[in-house]
Amino acid sequence: MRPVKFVEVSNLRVTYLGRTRPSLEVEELAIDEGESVLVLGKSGSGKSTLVNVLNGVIPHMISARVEGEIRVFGKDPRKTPVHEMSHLVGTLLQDPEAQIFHHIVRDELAFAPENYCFPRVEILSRVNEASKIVGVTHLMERETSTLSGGELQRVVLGSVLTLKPKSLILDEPTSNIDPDGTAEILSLLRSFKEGGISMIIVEHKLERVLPYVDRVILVEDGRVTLNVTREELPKEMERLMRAGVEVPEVRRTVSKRNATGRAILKGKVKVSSGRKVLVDTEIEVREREIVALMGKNGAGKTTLLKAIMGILDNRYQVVAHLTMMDKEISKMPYYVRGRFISYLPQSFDVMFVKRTVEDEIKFSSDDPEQLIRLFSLDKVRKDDPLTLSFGQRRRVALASILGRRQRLALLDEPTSGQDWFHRRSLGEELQKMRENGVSFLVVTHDSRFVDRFCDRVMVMREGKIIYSGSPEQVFESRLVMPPVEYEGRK
Ligand SMILES: Nc1ncnc2c1ncn2[C@@H]1O[C@H](COP(=O)(O)OP(=O)(O)OP(=O)(O)O)[C@@H](O)[C@H]1O
Ligand SMILES: Nc1ncnc2c1ncn2[C@@H]1O[C@H](COP(=O)(O)OP(=O)(O)OP(=O)(O)O)[C@@H](O)[C@H]1O
Repeated sequence: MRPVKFVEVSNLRVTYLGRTRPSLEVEELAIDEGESVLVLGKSGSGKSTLVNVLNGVIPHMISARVEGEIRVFGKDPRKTPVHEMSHLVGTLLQDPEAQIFHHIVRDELAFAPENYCFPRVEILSRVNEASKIVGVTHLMERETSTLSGGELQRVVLGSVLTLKPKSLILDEPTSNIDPDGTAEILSLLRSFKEGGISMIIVEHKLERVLPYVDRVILVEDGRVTLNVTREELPKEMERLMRAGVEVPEVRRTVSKRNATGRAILKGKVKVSSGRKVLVDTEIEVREREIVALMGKNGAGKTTLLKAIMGILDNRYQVVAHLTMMDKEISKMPYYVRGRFISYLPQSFDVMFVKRTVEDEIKFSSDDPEQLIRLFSLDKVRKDDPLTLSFGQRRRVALASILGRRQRLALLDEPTSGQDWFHRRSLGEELQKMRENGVSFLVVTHDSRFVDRFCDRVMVMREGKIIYSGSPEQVFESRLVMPPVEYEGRK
């Protein structure tokens, strides 16, 4: 008998409900048991569609017509109940928030094994083991709604691991994770691989993940256009670059500023929740400056942005003394601050108010066409923002923020889940807007983006900004890991 493969697909065709054209067409694809495969491709190319067909999310949770043959460990995910599939394939979705069902972390982790009615001791030991693997033992009693983005991503991965699945599908597993955490996740990939777990990884950070995979697949415009072993990849680099995939590239000279302008935002912020102090820091952003706010998961970056914006709920106590262009803003309600500060939250789907991309962007901009072009949204302009790929959705949200042209924009992880092509266009756009007098405070873990486009970096640790300097200085200081190609450049 032929051994059962991890994945066998032929003549697959996926057409989302409400669309006439298929979003994915794959003639043949096979992945052996134990193999690990990296899926590359530009935003909107069909990567998530591919993995969601394999784990059954499509069509069980997202409606689409799925034609052709699909076998995952010999089973057709369309005909296999989700709870049976989840023993075969554990999935970490791109948007961790979509995968959280419980208020308390411990319950979230226990959820799957409880559903399978494992004995009590077994549940406990699985929960303990998984929480250790992903490093969340200190968060077990916390409310999931108070976790930082990176903490949330770890919890979701932990809950996937409690079922000890035969294979893993990881859609951007490191997108919200700080550089140290990314290294930890990557070493997890190594141990999964050694443990014989088959894996499909969707990830834009090609060179970081490459050591842990056997094969690389490129998806372009809904088709698999390249399927090569890791060893064969180097000769395809040109090709990948043309497809908009991030490959290590030589440094280009970009216009950076030594911002000496006057402060646009300045002051002190303290945020606590009960007795726990989450943020206690001074901050300054100058006129015409792109500042990156970096630091480990849970350092307090998002909390600081929310405090500046005035949108923390009553679980938090805020004491702030903040001026914007010498005007005290700390007592102003958020909608007044919104006149001169714009804000892109980490989870942005709640922002959408219109039914088409076009209307959404028109709603807040006087030059929607330019933004639609800039963020390559032309093909999806008539679509409902909520039906887009993750990267596309984030770009719609960004376009609607940037259309408003406030003096200061607070962007929480605008680059996560974006291919390099789109991160670069965003960087270039921010630099253009900076010339027109806008300042940016950008929370990000993306050191390549920072290296290329940011004027200054502030590093946050345990609620305090402990360092401020140029990207070069910060990388030298080793407070933040430099981009991979940085070493070779000096
Ligand atoms: N109500 C609360 N009670 C206790 N701790 C809280 C509460 N709300 C937030 N925290 C903690 O405050 C810390 C700061 O969270 P924040 O979201 O600002 O982090 P971050 O720096 O943006 O992280 P990430 O890079 O993961 O997005 C986190 O450890 C978070 O778990
Ligand atoms: N629920 C849906 N309904 C309709 N169309 C969808 C839906 N989800 C995705 N699409 C469309 O299918 C195409 C492929 O999307 P997919 O999410 O697979 O891309 P992706 O390569 O994962 O992108 P990203 O890197 O931005 O996450 C896109 O054009 C998208 O607009």
